[in-house]
Amino acid sequence: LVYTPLTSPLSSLPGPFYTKFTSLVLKYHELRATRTRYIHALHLRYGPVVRIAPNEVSFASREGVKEIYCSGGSGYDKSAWYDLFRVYGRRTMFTTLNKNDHAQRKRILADRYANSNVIRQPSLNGIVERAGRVVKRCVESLGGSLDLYICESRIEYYNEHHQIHHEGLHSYAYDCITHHLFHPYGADSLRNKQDEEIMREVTFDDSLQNRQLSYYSPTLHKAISKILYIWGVKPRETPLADKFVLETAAKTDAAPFTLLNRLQSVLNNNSNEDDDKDSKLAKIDQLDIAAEVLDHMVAGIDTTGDALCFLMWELSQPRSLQYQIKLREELLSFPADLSFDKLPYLDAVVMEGLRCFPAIPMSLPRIVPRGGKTIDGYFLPEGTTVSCQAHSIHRIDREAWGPDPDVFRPERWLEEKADKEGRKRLFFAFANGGRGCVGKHLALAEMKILLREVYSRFTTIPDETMREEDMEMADQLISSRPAGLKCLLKFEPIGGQEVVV
Ligand code: HEM
Repeated sequence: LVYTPLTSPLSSLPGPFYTKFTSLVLKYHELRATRTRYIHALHLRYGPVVRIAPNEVSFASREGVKEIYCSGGSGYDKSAWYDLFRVYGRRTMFTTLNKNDHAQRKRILADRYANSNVIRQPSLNGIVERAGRVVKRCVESLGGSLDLYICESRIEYYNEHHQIHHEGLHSYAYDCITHHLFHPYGADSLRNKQDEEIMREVTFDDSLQNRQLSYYSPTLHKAISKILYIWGVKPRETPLADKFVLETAAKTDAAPFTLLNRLQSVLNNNSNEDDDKDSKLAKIDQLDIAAEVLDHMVAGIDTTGDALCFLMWELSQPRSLQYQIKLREELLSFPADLSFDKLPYLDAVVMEGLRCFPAIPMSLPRIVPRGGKTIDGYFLPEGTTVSCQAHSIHRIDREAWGPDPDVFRPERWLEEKADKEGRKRLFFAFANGGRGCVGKHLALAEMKILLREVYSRFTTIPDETMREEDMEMADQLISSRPAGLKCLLKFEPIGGQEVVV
């Protein structure tokens, strides 16, 4: 935790004085779930390159993103921090540190997430059906409020004036991702209590401090783990989800568009894809399949669920009513059967939502390779931890984002082509390069279809009991969630009409 500053080639980098000696301040913010905001404050003060710990540097520039995440295709290797996410003791695509091993795994499964596969009818119909179930939940909540986030306990509470119904978005994301992974064995947590239990188990994670400690000090963690448990600082346990995934991953007859179908054919070496050398060479077993699909299942719930939750919250604010109206006008002016990805204002709303509230706003750490590298004008020795965080990449560069980077304004994605292109190049919600989000097209389809189904039927406004602080960003291990662990909205049918589901 304490370092000698004299020998470090990083001493000339901008940053607070204490970062030359210690990483304690950074770790304090990690444990308090405020790392992302702390680093952003340092960028605002010191500029796009800032030293955040003796051996760690954060970049908030296009040059930083290009070099760290895109050089040579997929950028630098991941840091050992990703070991925290290993599943069943196996390395998945996400937790593979080395880029060559990663590329091999990615080649065998990326096609299941290609846009062409996502927008095929059997895959897309599943999303549309599930969005219809969320609309039903909205209808059921009329006269009361709907909590779009998940509560620790889902016991519904009522008073005589007000009913609070629970949830739609994380269940929606869970049902959609399991459809894409396992159909016909996907979950139906929007209607089925047992499935909903599993969804909540994997979504509601309070193991941040426990996992940070186990990473930074395994010995101390081991020594005090029993005391920590009594204080409620617990490891993550997901027995229901494990059972579901281990059983489902063994099915050999999942639909052709699913990831499970692809992995099973690789396991049995009977892939039909032409010239499929990678799958013939790949050595995976049944536990690798279970680990990979569990990873994708978890990656697809909080991300899409939280991104939608923050975006719908913002759209519901009086300051954003104008955007809600424009969105509705667009949705109602196009034929209902027009593809969800042909609607420019909907696209702008989603892009702006992901810019302002990226579900993974925090640093994605990578390691400077052998021989060291010069990034954004600074030489960094091999082994230095470097990263960018979407929260800052989406705000610091005022030339790209304009004078109002903190303001939600979908129009910025419809401005002059050159500006829009520049912004798209900086957009980092799904990261960038060969290790960027493989589920991006699926996530965008889920978000756009849900927003289309909801905002062509309802106006949304915040419940009076909600406070701004409830929706402040609170870091988790990799994603962020609303600090108040709730997001209560009211749904009002457009023009007071009866809602057709
Ligand atoms: C709005 C929704 C989503 C956002 C904002 C998002 C964001 C990201 C980001 C930033 C990364 C890079 C992480 C890193 O480098 O540490 C990532 C990776 C990944 N995402 Fe997503 N994601 C979303 C939805 C999904 C969905 C629906 C899936 C479904 C499978 C998914 C699966 C993955 C996987 C497997 C990786 C690892 C990719 C690799 O290492 O090659 N994500 N995502």
